[in-house]
Amino acid sequence: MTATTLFQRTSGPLGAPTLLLGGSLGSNLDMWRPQLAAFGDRLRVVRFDHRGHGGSPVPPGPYSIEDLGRDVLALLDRLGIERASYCGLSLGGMVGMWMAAHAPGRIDKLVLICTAAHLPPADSWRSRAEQVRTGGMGSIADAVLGRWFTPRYRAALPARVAPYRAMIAACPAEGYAGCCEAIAAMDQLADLPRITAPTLVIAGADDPATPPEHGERIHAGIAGSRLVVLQGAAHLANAEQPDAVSQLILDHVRSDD
Ligand SMILES: O=C(O)CC1=CCC(=O)O1
Repeated sequence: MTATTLFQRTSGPLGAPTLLLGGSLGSNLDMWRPQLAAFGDRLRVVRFDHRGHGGSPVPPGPYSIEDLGRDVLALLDRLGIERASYCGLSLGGMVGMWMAAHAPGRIDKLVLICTAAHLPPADSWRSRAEQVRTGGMGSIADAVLGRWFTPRYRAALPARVAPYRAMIAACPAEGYAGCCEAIAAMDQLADLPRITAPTLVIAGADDPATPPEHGERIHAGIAGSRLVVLQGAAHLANAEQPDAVSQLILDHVRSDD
């Protein structure tokens, strides 16, 4: 299977620790904007769009988590990066688990936010894929937004939430559907014990998409990992609790373990 050449943006000083940022299903690399000021000159940040998302090409689905992971390995090769830390939220975390289990030499520290190693029922992901292929992204945008942010945050800060709805609506339907099919076919629970990278798992206490039980299962499967459950956060915890998430990531990536 040929890797897809991913769209990416790199920022931060050469020589600082490198951190890859992989986003959620239906997002693009702008979802990490809430972290950029905090990472500033402390990290060299490589944000990328998964295949079928944002500025990356949209090959016809279905995809697999392995396909997405191999795309990121090819991105590292293209950028001349042998080894980097990796932080992924949701789909991005699924890709991070695959990379840490199958290419451990490439991953330094690992941060897994609001994600799952296995997210049944598969049929619901296949139905969602069919829905966007027939009805377009607009047909699911409000429902997705309802999982990304708590009702309280949506009501209090509608102007902050609006760009995320536009982000979901702009995601290519075939790319979104291909990634839904990757999640449908995924079960990485048995691979978790292979992960040796120092791992921080962050869950959102109010995340309806990947509730904290998923973070607990990942934490139980990865020896030496740490689990933080954030209050006042739904699925896009990095946007709803930006300061807390940025600090947790920075402390973990820059620690000496
Ligand atoms: O259900 C959603 O839209 C949230 C989600 C689950 C996996 C992912 O990447 O996003």
